[in-house]
Amino acid sequence: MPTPRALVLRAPGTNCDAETAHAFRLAGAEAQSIHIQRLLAEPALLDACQVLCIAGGFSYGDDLAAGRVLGGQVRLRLADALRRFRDAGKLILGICNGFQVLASTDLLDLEDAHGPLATLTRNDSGRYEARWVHLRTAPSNCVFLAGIDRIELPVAHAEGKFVARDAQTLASLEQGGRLPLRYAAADGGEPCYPANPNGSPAHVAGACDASGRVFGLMPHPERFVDPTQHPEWTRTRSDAAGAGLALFQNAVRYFG
Ligand SMILES: NC(=O)CC[C@H](N)C(=O)O
Repeated sequence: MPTPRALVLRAPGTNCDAETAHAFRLAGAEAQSIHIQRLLAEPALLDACQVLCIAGGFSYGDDLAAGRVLGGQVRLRLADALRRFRDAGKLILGICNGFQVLASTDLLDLEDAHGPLATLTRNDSGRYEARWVHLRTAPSNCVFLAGIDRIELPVAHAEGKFVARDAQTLASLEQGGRLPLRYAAADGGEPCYPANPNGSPAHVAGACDASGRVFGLMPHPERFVDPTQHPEWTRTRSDAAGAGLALFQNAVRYFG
């Protein structure tokens, strides 16, 4: 298979597309940032790509709610193209604001005949939370998390609390391997705030669709692709790659 190609979607207010494209390139993909208007004008541009990533930031200024306006555009005008993209065995990743966008579409399989199964809402703290967090994975078929057990990444969001419709829905998503990324405490105990930065029940930090090929997460893997990005680096002087790079490498390897 030739080098996989990633499209990194941006809208007015997106601010993580350049570093996300950089992360894909470091992982061995070809990557290009693309404006939503360009993709709306020519959805067939997806045909030449294997990965679509919706990047983080403040699309449309978080108006109405974070990710809601871009989510509406994706849902109303790209739904068929993206369903075909997913069903062709390709990958979709939503990072932070991109997760909020995905959560307002049906691409994560988070809705049924009665409406959404879950949503992302304001952090319990009522504030924007920007900090490094510990994460653990739960068993799943999520392509992006293959081989990852624990990982440290930064979060930066105001609306990251993952709330399911009810306790039974949350339990069935958990049991179905659909909530594969969770906030964790550094010492392995219960992750109270700020280890769980937003108050998500079950400490949910990411969700994937049934196929494992569509994944949204609140933490920012693209902000830890180089060891010097870790706040402890001046002490550890680690020369291991930034742990977030593994998610992008998993995407590339999937097409290997
Ligand atoms: N870093 C981000 O993508 C932030 C997402 C969104 N603007 C929020 O604050 O919740």
